[in-house]
Amino acid sequence: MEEFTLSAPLDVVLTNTTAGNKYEDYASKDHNSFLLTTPALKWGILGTGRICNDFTQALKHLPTASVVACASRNSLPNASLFASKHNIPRSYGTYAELCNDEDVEIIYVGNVHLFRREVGEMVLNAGKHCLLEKPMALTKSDALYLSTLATSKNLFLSEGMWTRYFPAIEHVRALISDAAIGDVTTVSSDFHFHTPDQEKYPESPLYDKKLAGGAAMYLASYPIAASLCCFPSWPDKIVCNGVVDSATGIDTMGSISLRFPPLEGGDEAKSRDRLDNKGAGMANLHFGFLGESSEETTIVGTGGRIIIHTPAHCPTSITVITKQPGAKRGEVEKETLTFPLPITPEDVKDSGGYYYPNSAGLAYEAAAVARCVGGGKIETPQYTREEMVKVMEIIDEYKKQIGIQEGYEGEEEKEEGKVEVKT
Ligand SMILES: NC(=O)C1=CN([C@@H]2O[C@H](COP(=O)(O)OP(=O)(O)OC[C@H]3O[C@@H](n4cnc5c(N)ncnc54)[C@H](OP(=O)(O)O)[C@@H]3O)[C@@H](O)[C@H]2O)C=CC1
Ligand SMILES: O=C1OC[C@@H](O)[C@H](O)[C@H]1O
Repeated sequence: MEEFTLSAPLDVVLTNTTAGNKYEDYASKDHNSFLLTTPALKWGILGTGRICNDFTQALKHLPTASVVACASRNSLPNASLFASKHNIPRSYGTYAELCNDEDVEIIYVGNVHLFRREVGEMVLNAGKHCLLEKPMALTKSDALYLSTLATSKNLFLSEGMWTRYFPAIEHVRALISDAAIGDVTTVSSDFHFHTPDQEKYPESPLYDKKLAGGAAMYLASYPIAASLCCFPSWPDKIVCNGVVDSATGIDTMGSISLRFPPLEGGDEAKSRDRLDNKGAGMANLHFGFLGESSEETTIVGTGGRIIIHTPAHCPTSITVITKQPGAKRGEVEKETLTFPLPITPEDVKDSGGYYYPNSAGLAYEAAAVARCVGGGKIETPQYTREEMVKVMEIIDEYKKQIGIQEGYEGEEEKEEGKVEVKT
């Protein structure tokens, strides 16, 4: 198996191509070396749970990142404990105090889903850049609202779709855009794991409908996002199925089938003697809390396929299978590439390591965010605002089709994307 480190983060490539560099200029660089040269950024951590632990640990891979404060929603002792574990100078017993800390430049939000809009609004209105854990909102309407608010204030806002920043995924996207597997035709992606082994039923927020729990809210954005970046257009048809737990009202598993239309003008351009539907495609995506699935993504094209190996939401290896035009069925070449995670620093080990698999990879996301904020950008090219809003739109449609579309407790009707800017 070849160890592969020959791609660069998309935001770096784009920024430097305009300065005259080419993609190939990065070909000899170890992707992990980009972690060492990110612009300095001062982080605040909102929440003291497991992903906040992992994100804070991952920041220790970036020599120029500092966490200057953290907060718990209502417990100063919890925040102080988190701070002393990670050597963070200040801790607060409310989120508002963190937002008002003058030293903080960007806030990482890692609390339960229900409060995304409220917390996102608080962070942005305090003039801070913001990285919201997935899902970035409960609905498309909330996602648009937060995105519009951030834009109106010229602040960075993104959803923590960390998958997009893994070197393996950056490389897959470069392969797709180079047509290494021809035109993409289908994507399949799954993410199921037996959650009761880790999350006590029914107490955990994962099963709490009022806190916006459920399989789609926790897991669906990964397979959806995995498919969206493979096609040149947005899907024009969405067909969903799901299973709902009668005791809690949350969905325990679901499937989403997306159809992507042929490129505009594709029909006119289509020749009578050739079978092609350029741009047209399908994605079959599923996710759930019950089974132990392979958690793989397979991208199929007219000239081969790419398998993103498990765990596909934070991958370190891929297999590229290519077929020469005109070659016989099954006559293919196969290559497996690995993209090793950065080496865990001693201080991460000393403070208890990571909770979730491959969390060191959160450093790739943090580095891309720091580069984009440092470069005055309000989003990353790896995962645009438009795309994250589209993901929410698809999850909205899924909830509608399986009959769990009703709002969450305390939620009022909101007008799509409308922002009242507070100064
Ligand atoms: N990127 C990734 O790979 C992963 C992302 N996630 C996402 O991260 C988020 C948090 O997940 P995780 O860290 O596993 O969850 P945890 O339960 O470990 O932590 C969640 C935090 O939310 C707050 N919280 C918990 N229960 C409640 C409640 N009943 N009411 C109000 N607030 C509550 C607490 O904040 P406080 O400390 O302030 O009290 C708690 O620390 C979710 O959005 C999840 O989807 C989760 C796992 C992996
Ligand atoms: O975002 C996630 O990715 C990893 C899972 O283990 C976790 O439950 C989920 O929320």
